[in-house]
This record gives sequence, structure tokens and C-alpha cells, in this order.
Amino acid sequence: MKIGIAGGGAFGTALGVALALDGNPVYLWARDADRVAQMQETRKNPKLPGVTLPLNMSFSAALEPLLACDTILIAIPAQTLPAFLTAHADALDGKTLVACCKGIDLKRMTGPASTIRDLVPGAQAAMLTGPSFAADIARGLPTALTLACADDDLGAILQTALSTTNIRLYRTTDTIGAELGGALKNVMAIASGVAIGAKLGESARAALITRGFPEMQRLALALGAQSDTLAGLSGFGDLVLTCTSEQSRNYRYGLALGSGSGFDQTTTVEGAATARAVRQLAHELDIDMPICTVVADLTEGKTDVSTALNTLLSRPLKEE
Ligand SMILES: NC(=O)C1=CN([C@@H]2O[C@H](COP(=O)(O)OP(=O)(O)OC[C@H]3O[C@@H](n4cnc5c(N)ncnc54)[C@H](O)[C@@H]3O)[C@@H](O)[C@H]2O)C=CC1
Ligand SMILES: O=C(CO)COP(=O)(O)O
Repeated sequence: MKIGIAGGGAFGTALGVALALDGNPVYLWARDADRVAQMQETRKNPKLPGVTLPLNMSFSAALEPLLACDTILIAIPAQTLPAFLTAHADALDGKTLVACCKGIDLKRMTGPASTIRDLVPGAQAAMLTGPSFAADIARGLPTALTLACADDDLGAILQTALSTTNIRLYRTTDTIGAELGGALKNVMAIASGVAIGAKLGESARAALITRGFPEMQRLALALGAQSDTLAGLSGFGDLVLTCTSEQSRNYRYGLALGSGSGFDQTTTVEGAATARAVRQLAHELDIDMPICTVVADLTEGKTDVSTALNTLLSRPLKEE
């Protein structure tokens, strides 16, 4: 299998490092020619401090080497995925495209694997998702992730090919569950960060995580996901990781919102756009998604932390 990676950020590079150290030649495409030249010359990516890029990883800002690969891992922000797929739809036809991004597209209201299926119907769509910080993967620390592919035979091939000494892949055919778990947990991570940033305490965060999980399930099951997938690595596993670690950018963004401090707006924070997509989906499908809705309102400045808290705490009392 000839493996290409689209995206020269933290996650694409980290996956490339793990696969290359396992003996796979890896072709990484990044749109930024300066970043490509820097990685080629220094064997470093500033997004992964302290990590040396193996010699069997090659880099290009031209698409040809990437498009010569049969399997392409796509690690660019979820909101940029449709434009990438549309621009290269003909060349991507027939390839195996493994989405490594987490989010719901604001225009189409679909997760990454579904977006691939819609925009490049001749490609095989898969998802690689679950609890894993790029820095951990690149440093060789152990991780367990979900490989989701509707075609189970192809899923098994990908599971073997993309597992490495430090990435253990579990397989499912439930791409909807995998894409929604990864997208929704980022919204809950923002909420958790807000709670800690606003000094509401760790008990409040535990409540948000615990009540956030059935909220994730409500939407995901309504959209066709399987409950087991949500309870697995790509859902509950990633929810726990991202809601409890300052390594998470979504969580740190929530911390900034909660404490009223500044945040670098160039940072990739997938949960902000996804919260808005979820608010709209919840409205259209008439599904109760209170935490996601207040997160969407907070990110747009439509509410403040104390009003958001009151909104959540004044909801009718009910059975657990
Ligand atoms: N960093 C992490 O620990 C993990 C990230 N992910 C997911 O991976 C995806 C990418 O995140 P990171 O690599 O961490 O972000 P990043 O911010 O480190 O890198 C994003 C990269 O995408 C590139 N990019 C942005 N727009 C683009 C476009 N229109 N076309 C081509 N390239 C474009 C940027 O130049 C940058 O190199 C996100 O969906 C994230 O949720 C998943 C698991 C772990
Ligand atoms: O998805 C991640 C870990 O599994 C990374 O989270 P952030 O995008 O919040 O940094």
C-alpha cells in the first residue's frame, strides 16, 4: 500500500512519523511550500517540537506525489475538507480516502467520511479517529484508535496497514458513529474548558462530561450511528481525553472563553464550527442538545458564561 498524507499540521505529520518509523515510505503533501522546504531541510515540524522526521518521509507542496498514492490520509481541518475534495475530485476518484479530521461540515451538515462519499463517490471512504494527541503519537507513546470503514474487507486491510508499534487500531463498519463521536466530543471539550476556566469546579466538569455523553448519543443515534461506537474509543474515549487535558486545543479554547482571556484565533479549534452545525441539526431534527447549543451561542458571543450556566441549570428536572 502506498500511503500519502494530505496536511502538514500536527496530526498529519505525527501519523506520518508513526507510519514511517514502522517502515512505510510516507508521502506528505502540505499546501505551504515554506513549511515543506523547512521539513525537508531540518527534518522538523514546529508543530511537533522535539520530534525528528524519519528519512523515509518525503514532503511536497505539489500534489502529484500525493495523488500517486492509493491510500490517502486526510488531516486538514474539517471545514476545509469539502473544498479540498471538490478541487481534486477527479484525481481522487478510485482511491481510498481516510479522513483523519473531526468535525461536522457547516454547509453540508455531514461528518468527514460522509462528505467524502458525497463529493468523491468513486472513492472508498474511511475514518481514523479516537483519543490521541499528535504529540503523543509522534513521540511513540501508545495509543488506541478506531478505524471505521463501511466495507469491512477494506477496513481489515487498513487496520493492518495503518496499525504501528504505538498505534493500535480497532475496527468498525460504523463510519457515522465514528465521525460523529469525534466531532461532538470537541464541543463537549469546549464546554469543559469553559467550566474550569470560569472556576465552576471539577464537579461541574464531571457533570458536563456525563450529561454530554447522552447528548452526543441522542444526535448520533438519530443520524444512524450505533450506540456501541459512541461508547468506544472514537466517542467516549476521545470525550474523556479531550475534556480533561490542556493538550486539547478545544479545551484550551473553552478555558479562554470561561476565564475571559485571549486565544490565538489561528489555532485549529474544530468544536466551534461543529457546535453551530449541531445547533442547526438539533433544531431541524427537534433533538434536545442543550450543552452544544450553549457552546454555539458562547462561541458567537450570543450569550455569556453566567447566562449559559443559568440556561443549563434552570432546565426542568428529570430522570437520569
Ligand atoms: N492535533 C491533534 O492532536 C489531533 C488532530 N486531529 C484532527 O486533525 C485535523 C487537523 O488538525 P491538526 O493537524 O492538529 O491541525 P494543525 O492546525 O496543526 O494543522 C492543520 C494543517 O492543515 C492545513 N490546512 C488548513 N487549511 C487547509 C486547506 N484548505 N487545504 C490544505 N491544507 C490546509 C494547515 O496549513 C495546517 O498545516 C483536525 O480535524 C483535528 O481535529 C485528530 C486527532 C488528534
Ligand atoms: O482530537 C484530539 C485528541 O484526540 C485533539 O484534540 P484538539 O483538537 O482539541 O487538540
